[in-house]
Amino acid sequence: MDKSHEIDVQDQKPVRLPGKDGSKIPCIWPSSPKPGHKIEIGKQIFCNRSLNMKNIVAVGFDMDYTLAQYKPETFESLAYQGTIQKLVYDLGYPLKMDRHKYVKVAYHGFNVLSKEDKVGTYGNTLVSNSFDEPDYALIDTLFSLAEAYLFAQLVDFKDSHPGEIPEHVDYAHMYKDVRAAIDMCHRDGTLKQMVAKGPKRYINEDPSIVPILKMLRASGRATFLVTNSLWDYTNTVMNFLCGSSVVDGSANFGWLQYFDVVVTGSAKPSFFNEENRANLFEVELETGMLINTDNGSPMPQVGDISARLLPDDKEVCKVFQGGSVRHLHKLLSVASSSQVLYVGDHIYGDILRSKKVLGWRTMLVVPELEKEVKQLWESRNSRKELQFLRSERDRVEDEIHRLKWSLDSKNPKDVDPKLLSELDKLEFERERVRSSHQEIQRELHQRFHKVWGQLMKTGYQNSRFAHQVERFACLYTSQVSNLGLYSPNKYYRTSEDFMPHEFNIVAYEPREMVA
Ligand SMILES: Nc1nc2c(ncn2[C@@H]2O[C@H](COP(=O)(O)O)[C@@H](O)[C@H]2O)c(=O)[nH]1
Ligand SMILES: [Mg+2]
Repeated sequence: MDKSHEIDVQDQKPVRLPGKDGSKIPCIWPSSPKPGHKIEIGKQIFCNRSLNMKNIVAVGFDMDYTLAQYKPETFESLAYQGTIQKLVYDLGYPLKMDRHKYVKVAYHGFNVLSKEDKVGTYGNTLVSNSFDEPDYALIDTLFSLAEAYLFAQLVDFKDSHPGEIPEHVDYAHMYKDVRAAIDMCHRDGTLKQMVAKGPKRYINEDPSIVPILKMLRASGRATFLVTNSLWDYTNTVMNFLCGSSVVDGSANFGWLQYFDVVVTGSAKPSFFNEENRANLFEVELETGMLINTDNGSPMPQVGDISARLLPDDKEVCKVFQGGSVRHLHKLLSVASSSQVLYVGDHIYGDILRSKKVLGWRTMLVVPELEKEVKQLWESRNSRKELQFLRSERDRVEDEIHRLKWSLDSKNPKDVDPKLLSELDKLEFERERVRSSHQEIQRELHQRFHKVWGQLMKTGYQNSRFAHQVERFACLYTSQVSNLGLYSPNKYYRTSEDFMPHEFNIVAYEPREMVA
């Protein structure tokens, strides 16, 4: 890839900090910036809604698939294997199953649906269908990879082995079984115990997390963690990420120094509902025992209980379980929701609800984005060619309509044969343009992902996921560590909006240059 797609960032110059083991730590914003540094396109932070970091007083993080980037090839295969075990041994399945419902790309098992079947099943674009639960499953987190793949396999299996799955077990039934089995894998330790035994095998190490947390705190922001994982697992994962692993079998809580408040077992997205009256418990770190609190403040414990009453010490990060955003705002002394920036990976659970219901500022982590924008850059000529072909198609179609109109208004006897031959040529040209467009579009789609194409596009329109990202994520980027490439006081500004009448004038290069 050439360098011209990197952006000039006039006011920053990241430095490399030495890691504990002498290794280099990725770029982190320095205290004395020099101009001229360029941020690689795959690591940039993209802005849908302007956000001035100077107005942010607290920056919060989700843990799983945000701070902790799991390795899908090992972690999701653990979920896949665990789910098969449960389907086979607990539910008596002979083997292993998708249910995706894009109107433009649809599969039944591993077979692509014909256009007719697709319209028959999902309707055409004119038929309003919310494609929401419970009739559809939303595959919008990497945690769903295993279940989507298993469901596709089971659909294939049912179709190709009639009789081996009982009649009454239809596709919907199979999906419910897969969902239940995968849910159990997350709850009964199948996954978490394996991760705890060898986190390195399942989670990417990220030496920039600690410097980023330090940088945010040094810039005067409070930092917090809100995760649906429970304390024992959170402690294991955060120890691994912050490089302070367990010593002599005893837990190490050193990583807590980088946070002001930690909430585990938060039950997002309902955590974001201000009406939520869930109790907030303090977690005793050594035992994981839950202690009642009075809305986060220590409460005298009645009777002979072994839990230690933790002092109300503002200097020590406290760990809580449950509660709701009301508690969190109080603990962080946040006056207004718009002063909080929350970084998460789940468009619904982390981003949509916290933005829509609460008005938090949001940043979505989309790991696929790094490869996707690089691919986009490399495919820019194909994109321009497609734009050119679409405008050519319009031009030729207009010519055909003009000619047909003029032919229709004439007496057939008086028609000039040259006009008929011109019409033939134009129709031939339209077909040529149409098939070139289709071929380049297909090839472009497959360059991103053989089946699903570009994450943020369906054909040449934004995908449903992209639509949600645009509406609810103020910022989005490929990984949390990209925050370290920008000033903690950065003013993220959105790019200009374009209406269709402005595109050909200011958004794209003129047609003759594209061709
Ligand atoms: N019971 C289930 N738990 C699940 C499922 N998919 C993911 N998870 C767990 O949620 C948290 C996510 O934590 P966060 O830091 O992103 O808030 C993590 O512990 C996962 O194991 C599921 O299908 N069922
Ligand atoms: Mg998460």
